[in-house]
Amino acid sequence: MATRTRPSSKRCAVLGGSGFLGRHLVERLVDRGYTVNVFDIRQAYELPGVPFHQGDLCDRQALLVALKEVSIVFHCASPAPANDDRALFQRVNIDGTRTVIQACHEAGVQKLILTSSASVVFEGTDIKNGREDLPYAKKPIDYYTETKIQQEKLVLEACSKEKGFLTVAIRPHGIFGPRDPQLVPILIDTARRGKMKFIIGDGSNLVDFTYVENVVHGHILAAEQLKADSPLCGQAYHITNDEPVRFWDFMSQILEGLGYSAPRYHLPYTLVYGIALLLWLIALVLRPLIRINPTFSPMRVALAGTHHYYSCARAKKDMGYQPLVPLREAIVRTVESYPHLRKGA
Ligand SMILES: NC(=O)C1=CN([C@@H]2O[C@H](COP(=O)(O)OP(=O)(O)OC[C@H]3O[C@@H](n4cnc5c(N)ncnc54)[C@H](OP(=O)(O)O)[C@@H]3O)[C@@H](O)[C@H]2O)C=CC1
Ligand SMILES: CC(C)CCC[C@@H](C)[C@H]1CC[C@H]2C3=C(CC[C@]12C)[C@@]1(C)CCC(=O)C[C@@H]1CC3
Repeated sequence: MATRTRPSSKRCAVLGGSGFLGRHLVERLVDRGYTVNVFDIRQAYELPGVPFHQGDLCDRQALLVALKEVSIVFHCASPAPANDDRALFQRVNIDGTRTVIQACHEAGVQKLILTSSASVVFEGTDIKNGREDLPYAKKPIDYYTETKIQQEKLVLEACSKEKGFLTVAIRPHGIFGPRDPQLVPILIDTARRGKMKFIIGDGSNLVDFTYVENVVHGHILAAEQLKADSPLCGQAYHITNDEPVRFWDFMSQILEGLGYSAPRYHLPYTLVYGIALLLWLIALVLRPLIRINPTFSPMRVALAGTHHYYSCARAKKDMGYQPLVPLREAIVRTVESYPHLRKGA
C-alpha cells in the first residue's frame, strides 16, 4: 500500500453536504476552523475555501478524491424519506454505505460519523422516552427506515480500535430549521391545499422535533470525543431538543406563525391510518402506469398520531451534549426564515 501523509485531525469531508443538515454542518465546521470537503450528488451552493466534489457515494473512485488526506468523515447523504423507490434506498443507503466504509479504509480516514435516525426503532406504535437499547424495528414502516437500520448496523460493526477506524451513529429525530425542504414546506403546501383541517387522533401525542443547529452540535461533539478509549466507539446516540412537544401543537405553532389556521377537528387514528394504507397499496399497484405520492402516507400518519420521543441521556453522559437552542427560540427562527411561505406571500 502507498505511504500516506497523516491527515490533520481538523480535516473532514461531509457526504451529503449539499443537503439540509449537511450544509448547516459544513457552515458550522468552517466556523470552528475545520478544513471541509463537500461531497454530494448535486452542488447546491458555493462557499469560499470549501472544495466541492460532485459524485455518487456508490462511486468509490469519486469518493476517494474527496477523502484524500481527510481524517473525519460525516456521512449524512440519503435519498429523501418520502421517496418510495426501494432499489434506490438499497443502492444508496446500504451498498453506498459499504462503499463509503471501504473508501474510508483506503484513504486512511480515522473517524466516521453517520447520521442515522431515531426512527430505526420506530414501528408505528408509541415510544416514550425511548433509549438507544430499544431493539431495531422488526417491521420497519417504510423502505427508508428499513435501509437506515442496515446502514447503521454496517457503520457500527465497522468500528475497529485495532485498525484505528472509529465509528459512531447519531440518531436525530424530526429535524427542522431554516432551509429544511421537508417539514415546513410540506406542512404549508398541505395547508394551502386545504388539507390541514384535521388532527389525527386526540392530539395529545408527544414527539421530538430537533432544531438543526442542535443536531449539528451533536455531530461535532461526537466527532471530537470519539477516541479509542471513549465510550462512543461503535455506539448510537439519540440527539433531540430534549423537549418533547405535542405533535399537533408544534404543527399549529408553525402554521399560525406563518399566518395559517391551526387544525381543529379530530379524526380517529385507526381510520386515517387504514385509509393511508389503502392509498399506499393502490399507489403500489398502479406504479407501472402512474406514480402517485399521497400526502398522508402510512409513515406520516403514524408519526402524526403516536407518541415517539427519545431520551438523550446517553449523549449527555458520554459527550456532554445539551441542546444549544431551546424549542421556543428554534420555532421563532424557523418561522422567520420562511417569508416566502407566509400566507399571502
Ligand atoms: N430530516 C430529518 O428530519 C431527519 C434526517 N435524518 C437523516 O439525516 C441525513 C440528512 O437528512 P436531510 O439533510 O434532511 O436530507 P437532504 O435530502 O436534505 O440531504 C441529503 C443529501 O444527500 C444527497 N444524496 C442523495 N443520494 C446521494 C448519493 N447517492 N450520493 C451523494 N449524495 C447523495 C442528496 O441529494 P438529492 O437531494 O439530490 O437527493 C442531498 O443533497 C439523512 O441521512 C437522513 O436520513 C435523520 C433523522 C431525521
Ligand atoms: C401533512 C402533515 C400531517 C405532516 C407534515 C409534516 C411532515 C412532513 C413531517 C412531520 C414529522 C416529520 C418527520 C420526518 C419527515 C417530515 C415529517 C414526516 C422524518 C420521517 C424524516 C426522516 C427521519 O429519519 C425521521 C423523521 C421523523 C419525523
